[in-house]
Amino acid sequence: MNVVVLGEPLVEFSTAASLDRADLFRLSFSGDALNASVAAAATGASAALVARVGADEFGERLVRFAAGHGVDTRWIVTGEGSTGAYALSADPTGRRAFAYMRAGSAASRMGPGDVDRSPVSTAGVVLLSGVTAALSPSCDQAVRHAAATARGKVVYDPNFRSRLTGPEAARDVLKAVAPHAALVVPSCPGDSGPLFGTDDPHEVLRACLGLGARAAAVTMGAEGVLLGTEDGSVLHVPAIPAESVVDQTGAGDAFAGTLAGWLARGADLVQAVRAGTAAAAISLHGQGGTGRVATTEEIHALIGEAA
Ligand SMILES: O=C(O)C(=O)C[C@H](O)[C@H](O)CO
Repeated sequence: MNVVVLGEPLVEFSTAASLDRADLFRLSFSGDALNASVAAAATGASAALVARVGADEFGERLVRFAAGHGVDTRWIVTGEGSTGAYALSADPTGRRAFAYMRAGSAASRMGPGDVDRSPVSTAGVVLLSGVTAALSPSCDQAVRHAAATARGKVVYDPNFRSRLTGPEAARDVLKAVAPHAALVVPSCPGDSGPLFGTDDPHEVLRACLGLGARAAAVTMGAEGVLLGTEDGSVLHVPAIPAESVVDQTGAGDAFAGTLAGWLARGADLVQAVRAGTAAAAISLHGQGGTGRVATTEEIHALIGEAA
């Protein structure tokens, strides 16, 4: 029942004010891979993060933060380059702005060797993302290599970031990974326009399956998730309304990490997606990517199953 996530954990400086005016930031730790691995660990699955941090104070704190959330940090290597960081401005209206400080970071120097030194090939579920592939050519190779060598279920979150990559390169990674993927989790809108040229979730679903993914869960924010499998079945899973929204950052990662954890623990795809929607709703209550992590009890309570 184990999940392995590959990617860059980031130091996070967050504020509700605009980045060009804020002078007080909350320090925490985030990055799509860390957010997802924390969410996966919270499900009770064993969850490892394969990453690199720099030999600096923030790298050490970041590893302690991940371990404190139950993440297996044995494959977070301290290497050359700085620990990646970003500043985040987000408010309840959904407005978000990022400023990255990650070019040449320790994690951007990862490559296929990091995958070979990790438990990717034997993991029950391997969670990969387009953010990781977009960090550098060697990270792009690492993602493709991980998808090809994983013997468990590969879950791929395209997580398109125009500040890191372009549509063509992102599509290229998706095409390479999809044939190995048990599940692709594109957001619509978000990933859909740049990657598929449409914001119609049914078209996005068909496109993912057409690329060879065995299933796709198209996430549509408050509209829920459109889940389709290669056998032609399509199911709409409604979103769980959030009581209040502080910050949407990391909701998609909570969804992906939680569903990966549930899959690793033997849940079927529909149960795993339902659990993911609950975790995403709860994550909206916290500031930053890891400000609020759903417990399994909370997830069970929201999806109406006995804990
Ligand atoms: O955008 C990124 O690369 C990040 O990983 C920063 C945030 O934590 C992430 O976007 C949340 O999904």
